[in-house]
Amino acid sequence: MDDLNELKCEACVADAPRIEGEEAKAMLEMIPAWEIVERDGIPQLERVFKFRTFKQAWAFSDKVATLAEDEGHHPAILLEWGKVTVSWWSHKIKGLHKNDFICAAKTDSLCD
Ligand SMILES: C[C@H](O)[C@H](O)[C@H]1CNC2=NC(N)=NC(=O)C2=N1
Repeated sequence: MDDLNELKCEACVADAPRIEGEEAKAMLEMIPAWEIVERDGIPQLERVFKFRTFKQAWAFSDKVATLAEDEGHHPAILLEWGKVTVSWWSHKIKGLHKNDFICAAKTDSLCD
């Protein structure tokens, strides 16, 4: 499979297949800095990014927001002093879609 961060998100439709179980575990190995957390019964990809200042965290949040708009796929972004928590999941399917793994990989690339 190509590097996830080189792929583009596809339009997510309500009957799109969820990625779960062994398939999710395998794809998670491609984005090792992320974990799958469950909130309100919905699995989400989550990573905490640490920064020395709030301004740096804010600037990173902006980059993630721009990435989301470019991909038409949107995360939860929690901006705090010195850190940003990014969570990706697909609202339409209340679960994880390939888009979420692609966007997590692209989020990592923002730190390069
Ligand atoms: C119409 C619009 O493209 C869709 O509603 C998109 C917007 N961004 C999205 N982002 C996420 N994370 N999940 C979605 O289901 C979703 N749907």
